[in-house]
Amino acid sequence: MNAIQPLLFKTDTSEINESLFAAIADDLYTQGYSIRPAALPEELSMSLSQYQLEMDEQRFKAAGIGRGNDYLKNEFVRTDEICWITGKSPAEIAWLNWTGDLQRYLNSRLFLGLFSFESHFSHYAPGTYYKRHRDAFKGEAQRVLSVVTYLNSGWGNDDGGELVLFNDDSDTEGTKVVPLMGTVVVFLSEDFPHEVLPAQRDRYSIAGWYRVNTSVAEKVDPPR
Ligand SMILES: O=C(O)CCC(=O)C(=O)O
Ligand SMILES: [Fe+2]
Repeated sequence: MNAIQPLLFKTDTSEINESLFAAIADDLYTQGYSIRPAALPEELSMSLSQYQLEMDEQRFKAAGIGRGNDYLKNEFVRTDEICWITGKSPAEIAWLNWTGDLQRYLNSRLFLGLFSFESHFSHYAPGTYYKRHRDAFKGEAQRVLSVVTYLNSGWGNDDGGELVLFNDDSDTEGTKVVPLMGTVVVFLSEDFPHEVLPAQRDRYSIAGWYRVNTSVAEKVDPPR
């Protein structure tokens, strides 16, 4: 059953978002990343969390005792399970609206030229991880800005699963982020290596990327 109505999201949160977006823009300008606890509107976090849990349950049932078909094969680097967000539910639509607002705000403040956005739910089962990586590589203009948000209510000191954001390749310590409900992390995709430490319990999140328009003569990106 899907109890979430689109009307739920019509409340005017634009002022709240505006000060949050301003803080994110300032962080990006000064340090290239932003870590903001309790940033995603609570209503939105709760409905995304509920939606992901329901979806997970259905896929788990469908897969019998095994894992779903789209369980990632590259187990050396990452062992999470993902599901792309396409706008197929009110919760997904509300998320795309929020990330769209952030995109417009950052474009107007920082002239980033963010053109499109893609994102997926991730589920890290106990013992799973995502080893140190970058989301984009210099010279391959694609993912410009990474956005992550977490959908876990409560997270203990021993639960693991922290995101560790490193300043550069020589940084071995990094900054740890606890994957608590509503925390939003935004960073320049090319600049910050990062990893997800092994989680000791189910860890739910959304990872997304803003891209610039990569049109070249033989390949034209669709206009918005
Ligand atoms: O879930 C996270 O904290 C980060 C995930 C990540 O790095 C990715 O999906 O590229
Ligand atoms: Fe990543």
